[in-house]
Amino acid sequence: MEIYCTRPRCPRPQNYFSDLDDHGTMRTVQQKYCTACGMPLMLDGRYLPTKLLGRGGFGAAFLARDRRTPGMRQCVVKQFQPAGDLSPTQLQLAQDLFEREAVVLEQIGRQHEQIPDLYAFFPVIIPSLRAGEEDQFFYLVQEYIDGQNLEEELAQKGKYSEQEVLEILQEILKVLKFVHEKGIIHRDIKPSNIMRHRNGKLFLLDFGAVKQVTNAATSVSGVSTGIYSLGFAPPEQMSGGQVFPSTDLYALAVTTLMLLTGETEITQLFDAYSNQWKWRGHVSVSPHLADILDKMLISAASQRYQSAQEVLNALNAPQKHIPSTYINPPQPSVTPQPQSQQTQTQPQVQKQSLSQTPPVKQQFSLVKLLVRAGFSGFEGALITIGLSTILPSPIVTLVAACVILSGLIFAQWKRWIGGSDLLIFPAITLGIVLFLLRGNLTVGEIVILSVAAALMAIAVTALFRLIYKLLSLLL
Ligand SMILES: Nc1ncnc2c1ncn2[C@@H]1O[C@H](COP(=O)(O)OP(=O)(O)OP(=O)(O)O)[C@@H](O)[C@H]1O
Repeated sequence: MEIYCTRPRCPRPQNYFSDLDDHGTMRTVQQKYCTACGMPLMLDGRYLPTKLLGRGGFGAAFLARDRRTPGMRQCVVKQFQPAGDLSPTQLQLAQDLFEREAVVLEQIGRQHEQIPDLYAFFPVIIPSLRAGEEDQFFYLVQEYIDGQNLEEELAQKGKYSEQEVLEILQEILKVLKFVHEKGIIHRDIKPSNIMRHRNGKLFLLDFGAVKQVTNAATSVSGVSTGIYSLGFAPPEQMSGGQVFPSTDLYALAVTTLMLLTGETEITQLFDAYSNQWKWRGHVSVSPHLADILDKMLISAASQRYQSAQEVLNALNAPQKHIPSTYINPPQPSVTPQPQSQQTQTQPQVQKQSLSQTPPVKQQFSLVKLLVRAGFSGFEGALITIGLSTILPSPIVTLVAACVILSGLIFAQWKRWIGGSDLLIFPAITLGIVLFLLRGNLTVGEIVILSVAAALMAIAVTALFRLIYKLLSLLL
């Protein structure tokens, strides 16, 4: 059986041991050491790495076998290496933080079926390849998800349809809701961290919190590299500031854009000049989804959706188009830069209430409605009186008055007339009517008739408004 040495830069990591081909021997055999660098190969005396899955800035991931389970269960061993030369105190700090974070990961893995279970965590201290020094590594052992991550899936099948991304969004938002409610921010949402099991279930992998911890001890010495993936991280994360639930929502929106457009160099869709995502020309989706994505992608964290639940509500709400001029306010340009010194080691959730999104819809005003009804009644009466003097029959007069009045109501609804127009129009109409009647009716009589019509219009409008209110309460 081949065992993979987990020491970074091991000159010959593949080791072959024929005695391990037998499961009985594998269970009982003593520790094995790398033939090239002397690194212990059976991690914690139990986990046998068989294959390198990937290597990143913070360590590596290996496929492994657990020799203490009856079926030699497959699992993933993740290795983290604190960067830099650490003093014993800093190493101890890193270890304490790692343990604390592992406890959190264990809890969320056990409680949510779409987060891999954490099986074990342990540090390993071994003599370094540099003479007289020691290396310390941290290992997490977790459930192996047998499937493909979305980055691999995208490369294989090409762009996702709107329906496919909606399903992914709904699934991952529910996982994020759970995670955020635990006070944890993932910090590294991207297609390669969303895994689809062969049975179709999606899993959220690779919480950045532990990487943060292995890095935290080094920040004491002023060396910090930050935990984020370029293109997916919003400004607050890139500038080393606080992270929020909306930090993950931003990264999830970028992930969605990548799946929808098939654009693997996702920063190509970001216009640095206007500091906005310019993606709409690259793919056609419903305005409803487009608006939701745009709101998730706003540079200012406080103007995005504040929780995964809010996005879920928006996705499931009746479709409403949010004007894009509102959802993309200009933001100060943020240049990607290394994360600043990070002394906070716990994932942060902003506690104070964040500024709410201003309402898009104009407020309804009952007074304005009644004033407009009064104007229509008053003006309608004047027009009818005026027309009756010049038109031959009462029916023609009534039809003509209704047409003119409808035009006036339409003009009010379109806001072409309003404010002082509501006084100027009746004054002019009254002048014209007096001129046409030439003494048949006095000014007082005309005004009384018009005021009566105005009051009737107000009463009828108020009655309809009341019925509408009652019906909306009942239904
Ligand atoms: N629990 C798991 N089950 C199956 N595959 C996994 C699991 N965790 C990680 N992988 C896969 O292992 C590979 C390496 O993962 P790892 O988290 O080390 O790196 P990454 O996500 O590609 O990069 P980064 O560390 O920069 O986020 C990825 O292809 C990932 O999909």
